[in-house]
Amino acid sequence: MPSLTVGVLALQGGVGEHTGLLRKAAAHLAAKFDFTEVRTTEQLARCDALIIPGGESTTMAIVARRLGLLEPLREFVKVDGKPVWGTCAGLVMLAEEASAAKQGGQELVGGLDVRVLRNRYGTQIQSFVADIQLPFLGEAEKPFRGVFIRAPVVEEIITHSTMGQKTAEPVEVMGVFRKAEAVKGDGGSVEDIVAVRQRNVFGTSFHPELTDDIRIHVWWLKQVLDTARHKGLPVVSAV
Ligand SMILES: NC(=O)CC[C@H](N)C(=O)O
Repeated sequence: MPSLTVGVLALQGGVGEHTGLLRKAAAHLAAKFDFTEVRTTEQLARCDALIIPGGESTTMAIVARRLGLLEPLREFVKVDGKPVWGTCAGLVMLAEEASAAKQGGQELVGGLDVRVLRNRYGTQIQSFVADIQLPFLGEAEKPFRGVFIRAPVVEEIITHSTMGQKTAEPVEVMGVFRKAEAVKGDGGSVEDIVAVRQRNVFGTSFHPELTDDIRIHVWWLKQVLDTARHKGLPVVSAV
């Protein structure tokens, strides 16, 4: 019997780090998963869920276009409605709109009715780590160490319809970063949206895969399992 297949888009960026944490997270769950790197449409078609890692969204889009993966990715997210999680550049890819995009524009996969602002906190050397409270992990849980590297934030939730009927499901804010506590001298808004979910699509500005904290990976794999059970897919128990 097949186990659930979870892919990590492996065109560029932090691929191995995600696969590593996924394996550790899966050891805490009572179901069997296969984790696989995705570079082709055939590999994508075998996946029940997908992570789009951090890296560089403009590069990722160019490579995805060359490999003929952009349309299949859009279908995976918007038509098949399979669970997808984007971290950092992955969040940019999953946004319907991006500001501070590459000159001449950049292609996106879309799926989240949000506009992201790329490189919200500046360049690579302005990277930082800050504690963020993520209520979906449990109110009593300790904060998550958010690793922000040229990170985007959600600057606006788009309320006009970009996806026809499907916009009926709202964008949920899953995490905010209160900069006043950690980033001094920043003239922007005090709270930035750094984690969102809409339907099957989840995105984070920061990089959980660059920590050894498996909590978000465990949480997301549970969402993948719930979706699979809901769709009637066979879920194989871990022995
Ligand atoms: N660490 C990252 O993934 C950075 C994302 C980058 N700023 C982009 O737009 O793609």
